[in-house]
Amino acid sequence: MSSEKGYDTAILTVERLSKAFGGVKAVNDLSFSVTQNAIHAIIGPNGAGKSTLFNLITGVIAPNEGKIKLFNHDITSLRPDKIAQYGVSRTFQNIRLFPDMTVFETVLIGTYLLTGGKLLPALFRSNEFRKRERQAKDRIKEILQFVGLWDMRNEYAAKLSYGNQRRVEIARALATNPRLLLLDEPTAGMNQKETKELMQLFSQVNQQGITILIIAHDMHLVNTLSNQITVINFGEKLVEGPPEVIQNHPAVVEAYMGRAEANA
Ligand SMILES: Nc1ncnc2c1ncn2[C@@H]1O[C@H](COP(=O)(O)OP(=O)(O)OP(=O)(O)O)[C@@H](O)[C@H]1O
Repeated sequence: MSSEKGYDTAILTVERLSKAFGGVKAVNDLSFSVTQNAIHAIIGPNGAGKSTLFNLITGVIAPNEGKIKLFNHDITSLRPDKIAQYGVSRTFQNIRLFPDMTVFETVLIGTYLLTGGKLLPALFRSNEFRKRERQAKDRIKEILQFVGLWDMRNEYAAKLSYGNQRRVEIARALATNPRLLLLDEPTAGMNQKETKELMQLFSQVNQQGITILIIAHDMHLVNTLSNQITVINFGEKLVEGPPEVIQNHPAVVEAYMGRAEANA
């Protein structure tokens, strides 16, 4: 990969990050970086600390130790809306949609987030407000067409198929114009067709210049989609590298097999 194309530039750097809940070290002295335009996968057995890591990066919780840098800004312990303004957006493991909102309204919330919820009321009824509202609606149309949901824009988001609900979440995340998109097990519970279609969508998102950090259990997805994998176990980095290195790495096989046997 060439640094001339910007691929080698780290956009997210996690330095010696730790977070404990009582006696449980959910994330333990973890360091890694995500390069620009990568599709970077985080894998690890259940309870390895993957979701905690996402919660730390997005500011939902604060670390006990360590630093998180985004484009050389220190974003450690900033509020989630501040971090979103730096260009980080996410989807959740369990789809979170308001039951009484249409697809269009749900994604509109995403653009509203960009203003921190303060700017729009202040500008209400002004020409500037109307201009921004028009721009936001145009942008939502573009995003809904991109994710294939424009025809369903007036349907209640929570009533769509599971695969389409995930698309709504992705559209809402894209509406904040992220530079880094965090996807927490986005294909969990999807059938094969939905998984394949979502993988194509993630590739297309990435081709638009959005770096993706994805938590996934589906090894086929991870190996096909990502170009860098960080494996964590008990909150620590076990190994990292491209899929061809990780696939048969003895430590990875052992971590997964060992946990599978313990759960058997
Ligand atoms: N809010 C919390 N309070 C107490 N313990 C927590 C909390 N959040 C996570 N943990 C613990 O921290 C560890 C890491 O959990 P986390 O959810 O980050 O793992 P994970 O890798 O995302 O797991 P999974 O693949 O099952 O989603 C687990 O032992 C979990 O029980």
